[in-house]
Amino acid sequence: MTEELFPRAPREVAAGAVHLPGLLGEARQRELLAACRAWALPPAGLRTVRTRAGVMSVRQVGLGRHWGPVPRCPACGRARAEPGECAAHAYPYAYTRVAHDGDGAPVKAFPAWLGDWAREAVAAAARAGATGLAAHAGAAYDTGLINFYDARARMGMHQDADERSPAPVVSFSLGDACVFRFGTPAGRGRPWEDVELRGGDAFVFGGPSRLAYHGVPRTRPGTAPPWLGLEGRVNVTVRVSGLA
Ligand SMILES: O=C(O)CCC(=O)C(=O)O
Ligand SMILES: [Fe+2]
Repeated sequence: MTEELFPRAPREVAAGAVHLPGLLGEARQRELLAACRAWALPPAGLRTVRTRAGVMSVRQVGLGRHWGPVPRCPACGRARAEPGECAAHAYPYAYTRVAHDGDGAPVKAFPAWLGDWAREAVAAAARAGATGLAAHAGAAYDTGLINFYDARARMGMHQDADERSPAPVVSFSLGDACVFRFGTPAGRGRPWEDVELRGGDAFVFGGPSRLAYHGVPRTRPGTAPPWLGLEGRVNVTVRVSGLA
């Protein structure tokens, strides 16, 4: 029994950033995990990502669009010596329709139901009184990034800045709980708040927090509910790429 003294209610962590505990019930958690397992299979399946900071400990797969370091600068077309490096331009990552830093296969389709779930989360966050989200209730979500965390995986502080759309990012968590560190758009340092995300939780960030730095300094291995049958943590972020 884990009856809590204080129920976890929706909460605006920063302007436009809302934690929605337990938005997904058991049935939806099972459904999303089963879908993630199918999406992780090749072609264009789960892969290890190399960023400027090194090899990510989280493994990732994209839906609708694929995100990753591009071998040519999307701004000037120049080839890069190293993935993610361009002498002239600051944006070494891009969304494409093929797994350009994986097996090169076309990405799997972004399912309409996942867009519905994301809009539902944005509506719940707007109802909770969040700043700047109501205008995005009908956002045309087209991209999903699925991250698989084993017990040692982490994600460093970063901005989700490669989308060409101000639509909020919606994140759904499955399995192990984690510490989700949510900062400000000003930089990767403090101030930040550490929020515990558990399986079934959603987190929406848009409005003034759309470009806030955030990361996952640790997960809590072994906290996934036994009925889910998942060892580790899965996070699904839903976005509007803004690309044709
Ligand atoms: O795993 C999480 O909760 C965050 C994932 C994230 O920030 C991202 O995919 O950009
Ligand atoms: Fe992110």
